[in-house]
Amino acid sequence: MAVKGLGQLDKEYDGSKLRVGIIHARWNRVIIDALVDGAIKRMLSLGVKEENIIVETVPGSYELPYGSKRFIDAQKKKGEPLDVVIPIGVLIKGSTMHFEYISDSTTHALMNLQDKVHIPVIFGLLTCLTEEQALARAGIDEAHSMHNHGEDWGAAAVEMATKFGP
Ligand SMILES: O=Nc1c(NC[C@H](O)[C@H](O)[C@H](O)CO)[nH]c(=O)[nH]c1=O
Repeated sequence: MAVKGLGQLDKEYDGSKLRVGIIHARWNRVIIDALVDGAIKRMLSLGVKEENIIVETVPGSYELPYGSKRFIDAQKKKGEPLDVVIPIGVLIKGSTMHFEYISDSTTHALMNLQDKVHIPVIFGLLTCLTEEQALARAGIDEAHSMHNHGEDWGAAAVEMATKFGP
């Protein structure tokens, strides 16, 4: 068994009663779309109904924490509360420290959001040093060398919402 890599689900979860929010940044859109598609595909395979997957977008990864909070609040106000949210962003290192500051602050903000919203917030932020790394983790590099991490996030969302739901 591979030492590093994908943690398999510990059992088959039934996502048929879940309402899942995906909120994604619009930077690096080709990679984002592959990750979102992977998450949706995996959740459908675990029984989540297509009409119960609500997708929202924000300009960039830095907006994911605040956007997620407002997204969760809005769904609650509509009487369609989310059971779990998957923020998705792709940060690719540029020539400045911008990448480090957004990666670190957004990661902490998403982690801490869970204590405010009381639903799982899945960590869907790719923090990559090169575009090639990001393409590989979305499963769309030339060699298709890695699986699509969006699928992992979809599976984690169903497990966390099912196992630790209200
Ligand atoms: O800079 N690179 C990136 C980025 N910058 C924009 C930032 O998230 C935010 O939207 C703006 O600063 C406005 O607040 N956002 C990303 O998702 N990926 C990047 O690689």
